[in-house]
Amino acid sequence: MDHAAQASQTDLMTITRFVLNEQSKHPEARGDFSILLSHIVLGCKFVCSAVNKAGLAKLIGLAGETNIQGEEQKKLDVLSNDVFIKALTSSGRTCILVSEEDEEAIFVEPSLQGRYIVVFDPLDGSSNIDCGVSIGTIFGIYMVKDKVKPTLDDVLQSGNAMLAAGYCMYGSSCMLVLSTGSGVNGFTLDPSLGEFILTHSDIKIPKKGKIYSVNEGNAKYWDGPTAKYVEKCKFPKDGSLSKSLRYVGSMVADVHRTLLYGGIFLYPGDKKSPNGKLRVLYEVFPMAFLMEKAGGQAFTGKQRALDLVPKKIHDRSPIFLGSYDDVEEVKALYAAEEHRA
Ligand SMILES: O=P(O)(O)OC[C@H]1O[C@](O)(COP(=O)(O)O)[C@@H](O)[C@@H]1O
Ligand SMILES: [Mg+2]
Ligand SMILES: [Mg+2]
Repeated sequence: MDHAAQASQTDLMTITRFVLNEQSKHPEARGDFSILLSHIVLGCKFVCSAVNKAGLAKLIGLAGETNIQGEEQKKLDVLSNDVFIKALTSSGRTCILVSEEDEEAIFVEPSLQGRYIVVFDPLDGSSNIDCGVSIGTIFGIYMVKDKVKPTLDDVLQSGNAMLAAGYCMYGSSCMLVLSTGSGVNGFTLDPSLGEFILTHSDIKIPKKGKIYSVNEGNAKYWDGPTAKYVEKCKFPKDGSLSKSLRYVGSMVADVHRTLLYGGIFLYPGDKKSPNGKLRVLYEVFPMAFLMEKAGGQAFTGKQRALDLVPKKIHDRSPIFLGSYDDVEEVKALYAAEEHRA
């Protein structure tokens, strides 16, 4: 067993040491990626602290602005967006940033430019802020093709080009879940130390789960395969037990539970919104990346989610992700529908 593996089994592994251990597996690495991750971690700690103090600091409430998706922005959305933009640009390792809260991609000024592109949802689940329910941050990292001339084409790549992805959940504890390409690891923030400590190493999603997670309020608009799948969850005909329904309404929290307990999370397209609600670059891709790295699947109703190539930075897509076998069932229902058509 090498030194890093031994250390991870015997003592506390901070996220910093974990990332440096990963870096040491790539002798050619110059540390840029580790520095970028450390700035993302800093952003997460900052937002976590703001979320914890939100009620006290009277941060809760509308900022009186509307974002480009036509949704009301909360003060915490604005704050989190500012925090991540500052943390990422000051890392000196990014060249393009795409945030849910900004209509246009942000091109980092040349003096601070690096090789990485970060796509992010600074505050996910914002409808849950006012009632103190778990919310989060989602991010994905790409590398630019030509550092001297970063263009939007570098951003509009398929999810297969993603190098790393993760989310931070601001819940009963603050947890950062990260994959840098091999395996998925979860770190819990010890608030007294201000350090993320490895608590969930090499997360694997159960092959099949007992929970489905969807906004059933949209059921009247669903297409045939989605409706059939949810019906199967509730009234299985093969003698298996019905699945339980859990739906927080924060993607980070719903996906986190799905990752740890197994099951499926669905935000389908429907008659009202054929492309669903969730955004490809900074919601669908990072979560699909993590699911696959943990042994699960992510499907759009038509194709493997990571094979999508967005045309615009805020494109949306239906998404079905989670345990391998559960997503397989959804895929079979969509394939049967296509066969009938
Ligand atoms: O309220 P709905 O329609 O079920 O939507 C819930 C979904 O919307 C989201 O809140 C959208 O994310 P934002 O809060 O970042 O806009 C997801 O977190 C969640 O999965
Ligand atoms: Mg979101
Ligand atoms: Mg958001």
